[in-house]
Amino acid sequence: MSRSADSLRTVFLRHRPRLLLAVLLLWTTMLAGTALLGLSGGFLTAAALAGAAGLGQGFNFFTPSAGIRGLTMARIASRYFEKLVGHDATLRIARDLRVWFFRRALPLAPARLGATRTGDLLARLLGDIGEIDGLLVRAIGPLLALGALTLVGVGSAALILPSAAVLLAVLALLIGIGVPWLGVRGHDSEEADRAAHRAALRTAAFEGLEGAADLAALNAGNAWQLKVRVAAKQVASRDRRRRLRLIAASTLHGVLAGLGLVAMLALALHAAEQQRIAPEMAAGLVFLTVAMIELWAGMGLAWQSLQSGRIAAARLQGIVEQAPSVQEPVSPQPLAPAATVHWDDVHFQWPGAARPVLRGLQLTLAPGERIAIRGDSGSGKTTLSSLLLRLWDPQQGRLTYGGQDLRDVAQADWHRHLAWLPQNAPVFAGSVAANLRLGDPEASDEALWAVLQRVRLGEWAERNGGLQAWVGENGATMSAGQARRLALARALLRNAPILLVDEPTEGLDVDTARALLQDLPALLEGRSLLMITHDDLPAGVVDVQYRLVDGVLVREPLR
Ligand SMILES: Nc1ncnc2c1ncn2[C@@H]1O[C@H](COP(=O)(O)OP(=O)(O)OP(=O)(O)O)[C@@H](O)[C@H]1O
Repeated sequence: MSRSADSLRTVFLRHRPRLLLAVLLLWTTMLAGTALLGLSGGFLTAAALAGAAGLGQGFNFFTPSAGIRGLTMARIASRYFEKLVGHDATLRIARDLRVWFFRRALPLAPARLGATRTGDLLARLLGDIGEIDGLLVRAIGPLLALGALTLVGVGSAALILPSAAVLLAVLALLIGIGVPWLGVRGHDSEEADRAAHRAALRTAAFEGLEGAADLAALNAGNAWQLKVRVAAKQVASRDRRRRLRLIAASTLHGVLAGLGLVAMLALALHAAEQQRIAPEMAAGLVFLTVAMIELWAGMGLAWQSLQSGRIAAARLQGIVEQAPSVQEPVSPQPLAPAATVHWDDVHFQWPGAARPVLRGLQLTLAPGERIAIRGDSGSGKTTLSSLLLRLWDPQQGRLTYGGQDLRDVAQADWHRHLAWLPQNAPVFAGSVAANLRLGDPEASDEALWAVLQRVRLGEWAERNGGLQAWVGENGATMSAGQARRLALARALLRNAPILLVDEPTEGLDVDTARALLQDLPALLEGRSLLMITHDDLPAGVVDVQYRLVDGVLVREPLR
């Protein structure tokens, strides 16, 4: 799908019929309410006048009261359906917005999304999407319905008394547009600042909870709480400023509304006095003005919601509109099932870095071959694996698979050839089976048991409730070695010809690490292995070992 065809706007446009219906129903509800007030006012005035003049007998009581009953029923029905349709549309938009965000953001992970803090991403996903998904009921619906209703109101007033229509139009401009506009004008940067502080609060809270154990160990919990409190205060002060703006706008609205109503009263009474309009029509005009003023009171909030929605949309676009770190080829080439990977004179420099990490690196990984890459911290081992995962392309040189440049291959196709056990591979809160099926969603229970036996977790799983055994957050109910084995089992289930493992023994004790490394060759079953490690490897784990020094690989003797 092209980017323009998948913009935020299209998420709303996809629900156009429902949106229009919701606006129409809202408009009907407002119209019925306004007409009800105008008709009741006119009717009561006419009844009072007829009574005073002793004309009660001939007074037409039934037509207006039938109209009032009809309008009341119409208002109840349209309000019911307006809520039904409006909330239905809102929930559909809320769903589609999240899907839209994930669909656009996930291809940017991890290369681009990695640059944004998780808490900030979470804030955008929750706070910003929340600002946008309610736009229909909070802003778009009321603004459109009020705009249309104002036209009808002014048109109706024109039929009764043209000068009253002019006054109503002026009030609409002043109260309906001018006052709410004053409330939001020039406050875009304040709104953006408010959104940024809300994100900062979520980020601080999220990161503190994530690192709660470390904070407790370092006795830094109080400092973190202070940071969260400061962030919360900053959000509160911005929320207060926003409320104050709304209150100021409401006050101005009230003053102008009072003046406008007095002006309309004077105008209508004067016209009735001069017998240019009937007295009940004069009352109708005044009540119409009351109803319109009351409805315009919602404009301030609607404008503010529209403004925060716009800013939230820009924040979401800021994430999803980042250029992907690699380009998909226009006509992707097919890949051989198992072939040799070749890093051919690869140069790579991270964006913004002063110096290149890889400088003319050469490496060949043949089918079934096992290679270890060692090197000092920061020498570029993970960078080398990022290029194999094609999260980035080299600025010079190329990576090939069976002679095919990886730039000419669809990324998804290439990823099917890779199984990856990243550094500190996560174990997700859930069952053993759910964790394993991330590797192969179609895997049968038998296949899961087989892979558990192969990584020596079979007994542990049997003792702990089988495939449905619950593993806590980050594998909290498992030892570090078991968690790593579970992640390895997940990678093996992918059944890809190349297994890339990054520091598989990081954080494990010496015996556990050695046992895992010694088990690895047998688990490969013919796959190629590229292992990034700091360890001195036991004999027989790999065929070749290199050290990454100054951006190139130097072969090292095996033990
Ligand atoms: N996403 C990134 N953006 C910018 N620079 C990066 C990024 N990732 C790594 N680098 C830089 O590239 C260099 C190599 O980092 P890399 O992670 O590849 O080293 P490493 O050998 O895997 O280190 P370690 O053994 O500590 O994991 C470092 O100087 C690092 O700061």
